[in-house]
Amino acid sequence: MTKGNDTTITAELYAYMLAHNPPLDPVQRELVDTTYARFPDHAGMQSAEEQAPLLAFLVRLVGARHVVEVGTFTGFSALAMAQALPADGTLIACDISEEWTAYGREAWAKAGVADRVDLRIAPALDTLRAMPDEPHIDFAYLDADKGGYIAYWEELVPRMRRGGVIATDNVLFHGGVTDPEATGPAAAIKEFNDHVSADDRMDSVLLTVSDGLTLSRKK
Ligand SMILES: C[S@@+](CC[C@H](N)C(=O)[O-])C[C@H]1O[C@@H](n2cnc3c(N)ncnc32)[C@H](O)[C@@H]1O
Repeated sequence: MTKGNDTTITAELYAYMLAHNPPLDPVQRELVDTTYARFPDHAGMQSAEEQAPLLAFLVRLVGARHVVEVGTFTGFSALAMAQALPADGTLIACDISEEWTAYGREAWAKAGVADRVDLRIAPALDTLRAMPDEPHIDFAYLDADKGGYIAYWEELVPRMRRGGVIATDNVLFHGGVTDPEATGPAAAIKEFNDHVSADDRMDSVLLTVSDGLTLSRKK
């Protein structure tokens, strides 16, 4: 028998968890609200509220100065990470949408961190491949098209410095990863999870945070 976690995350428990985490600041809250108002059909792509303080915590924990984000949308996760960086830190944010990331640009400016965010509008694979080859990235957040995850991982891992951390979002894909018949993004995530588990360049743990978050540390 496998000993597991028998805590069901009810709405009440979720609210309790949020109440015991650092609250979103006014710029973060406004960005979440604006995203849901402007893009109701896509707002579910935004990282969950508890991921903002978690990403900030991780950026500080690894003492990151060089951060890369793959998948920026309206800039919520980038905002949280940029705010956690030291003043001379940089976050390279990869996305293909000028329309969505424009909201990020506005929020980063409002929060006074626009000078830390280097937004690259291009397929993320091109942006990653153009980065210096040597290990220099302290922290990376992977949250873009699921079919690209393995290719992004393969560009990121050699560029991570020892002790650097990659956080990968949606690794449970709404439960789709346990479906033996999974197709599309769920199948891509299953393949990615197997790829990560077998990669001995990194120590990885898969956590049931939000839609599943894997933390991987470069050996
Ligand atoms: C899940 S959303 C990112 C959410 C964001 N991290 C947040 O917390 O708000 C995924 C993003 O990946 C972007 N994307 C999809 N394919 C891409 C590609 N080939 N290169 C770069 N970005 C891509 C989409 O435009 C979208 O904004």
